[in-house]
Amino acid sequence: MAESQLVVDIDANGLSCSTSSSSTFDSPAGSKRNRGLLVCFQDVAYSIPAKAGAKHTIITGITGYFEAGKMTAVMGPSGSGKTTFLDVLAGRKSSGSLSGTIRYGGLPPSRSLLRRATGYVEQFDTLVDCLSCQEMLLYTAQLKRPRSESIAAKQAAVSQLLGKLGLAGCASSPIGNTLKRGISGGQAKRLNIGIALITDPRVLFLDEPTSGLDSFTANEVMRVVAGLAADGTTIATTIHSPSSYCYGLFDRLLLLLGGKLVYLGGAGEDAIAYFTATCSARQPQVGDNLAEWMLEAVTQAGRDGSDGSLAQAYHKSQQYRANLDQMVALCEEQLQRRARSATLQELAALSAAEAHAAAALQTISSSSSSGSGSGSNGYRECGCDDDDGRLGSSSSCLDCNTYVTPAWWSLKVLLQYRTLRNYRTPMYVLPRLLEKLLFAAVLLSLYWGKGTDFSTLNIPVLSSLLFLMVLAPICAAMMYLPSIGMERALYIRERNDGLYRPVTYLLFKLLDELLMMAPVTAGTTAAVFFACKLQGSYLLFWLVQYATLANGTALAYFLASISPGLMVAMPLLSFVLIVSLVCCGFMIRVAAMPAYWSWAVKANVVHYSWGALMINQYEGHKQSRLGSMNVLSYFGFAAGDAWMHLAIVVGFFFGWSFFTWLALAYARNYKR
Ligand SMILES: Nc1ncnc2c1ncn2[C@@H]1O[C@H](COP(=O)(O)OP(=O)(O)OP(=O)(O)O)[C@@H](O)[C@H]1O
Repeated sequence: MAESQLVVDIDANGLSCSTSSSSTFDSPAGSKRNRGLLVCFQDVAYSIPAKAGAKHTIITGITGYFEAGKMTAVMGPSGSGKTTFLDVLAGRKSSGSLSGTIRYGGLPPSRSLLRRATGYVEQFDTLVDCLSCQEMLLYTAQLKRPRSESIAAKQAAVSQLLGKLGLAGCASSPIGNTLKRGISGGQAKRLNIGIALITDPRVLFLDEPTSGLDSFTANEVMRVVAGLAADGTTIATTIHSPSSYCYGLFDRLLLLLGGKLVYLGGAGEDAIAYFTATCSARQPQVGDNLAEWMLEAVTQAGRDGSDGSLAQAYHKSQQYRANLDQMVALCEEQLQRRARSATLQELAALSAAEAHAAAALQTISSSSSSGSGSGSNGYRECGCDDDDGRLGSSSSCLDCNTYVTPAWWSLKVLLQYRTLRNYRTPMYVLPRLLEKLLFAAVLLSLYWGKGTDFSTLNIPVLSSLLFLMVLAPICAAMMYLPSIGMERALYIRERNDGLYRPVTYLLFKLLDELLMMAPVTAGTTAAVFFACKLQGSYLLFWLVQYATLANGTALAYFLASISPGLMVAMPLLSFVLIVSLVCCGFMIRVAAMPAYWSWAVKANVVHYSWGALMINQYEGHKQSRLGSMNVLSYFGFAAGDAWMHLAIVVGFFFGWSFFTWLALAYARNYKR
């Protein structure tokens, strides 16, 4: 961006406005610009609905702060609420109820600020296994950094990040998966951190960044994280059983027990002094791992049921009062700096933002209930859709230094990086291609030249051929089912990162399958149509098969998205397919079915697909009869309706796609 514009920013000094002639992203990851944000939280509580309208409280009454440039370990026994706490602070909870106050740089955060200014490294790796490390970061950069930034600048930022994470040596190595070995676990973990760092975040949350790693690799990963804190980033990380070396990298410790805060303060001597005094813990011995020593003390207290008294002891302690004083001092310092640096115009804008902030605070403290979309759980929306992440003239929000990815751009990047890569991957292409080719070969060997025989004896032969032409594409749905199910964690993470919207992801998934299938089905249906000497329009014949395949894909995606897992989706899909095939009118003709099954004919895409092909074949051949009836009348179809049948099939596809979108956007499976 060459133009000089007003850039509004929240940084460690509070809210500031400046005139800039460069993009918000001009400085590469890790440069001096990377100043952390103070994160304050007061009386934060989170609960989920339990049986009989009750609530299950997971965390409660957590007050404290994460300081810029400091590394805080969030520790506690398993199930104490560490991940939930990070999710709440990072605005990643899309279900349940939360209350309390959360401030970033002194202001309640908007969802867009959280997406832009924070990075979140999830406990489990969520990577696109067919990409290389470099491609994975570039793909994320294309989706998360501004469109106006050149690809060369993004590549430079990615190269710098790869160097910083010690991944330069495996930049071109494929990520791989459990079946196809790629990078190591430690490299995958660092790559995950890289994804969170691609937008140069001010605050970095990490959930168990060392889980599953040997101690050497774990230390290596945590050294990288410590380097980020040294650059000024605010770091909060949950961690289980760190090595002594790793624990020594932390500045501060936040300890949770049973969802309550039992200590926040220095990670070293302060913590030892506090726990020996409060928990009657034994003095640590030479060679003791401090983290294990502390966890042992509080876990035992938790088992004895004294987690409440530990939390109470902390709230009455000198340490707690010191933390509150420090938090207030840091916030006041920010406010003073902000007031000193603001111009009159900025102050006017600032008061508008603070009014907005006050409203958001009210929302957050009134314990809002869930919803996955905008404005839920008390995080305000800044309403900025300025493509360059600058303060738009229509926006009164001061924290909208947020890049909002346009949907078409996200779709283009998804197709460019993932679909094109899939199309170059034999494991993706060959099964799909071979299935279609082999099926066409089987049909040719069975039905060669039979399409011109309109005798009564040949009617079952031709009807079965046309039935198979719709059976195969609808049953291919089984093949697509795992794709959306196995990608669920990746989709949830990328959606939470704000990389794309549910509709963009759905379009990408459908195009990913259907783009390649257009020429493939055009070829295989042409072979069957012409070699079997079928009658009517080839175009209709192909379009019906293609639209049926699209229906199978959309149906599979719908069932995968509403099911908790493949174990449920598989039997559900096979049941829907069996009912569709049995009730399409081929196996039992419609007139012979009990009336109470009529719905299964009307709501059955296979009925319309097969009907379209039957009409296409027989409408010009009225001499073809079964008993006293014309073949079309026998099966309940009318000549001339073939294109209308095709239109209905296309309508079904849009219907399934719409329901899939609803599930991807709102279903519980996609909430945290
Ligand atoms: N959406 C949810 N639905 C039901 N239970 C939940 C939900 N989220 C969290 N919990 C429960 O809340 C408790 C805390 O979970 P959380 O994952 O935050 O703990 P943790 O300290 O990170 O555990 P670990 O160290 O084992 O990862 C657990 O008992 C968990 O089962």
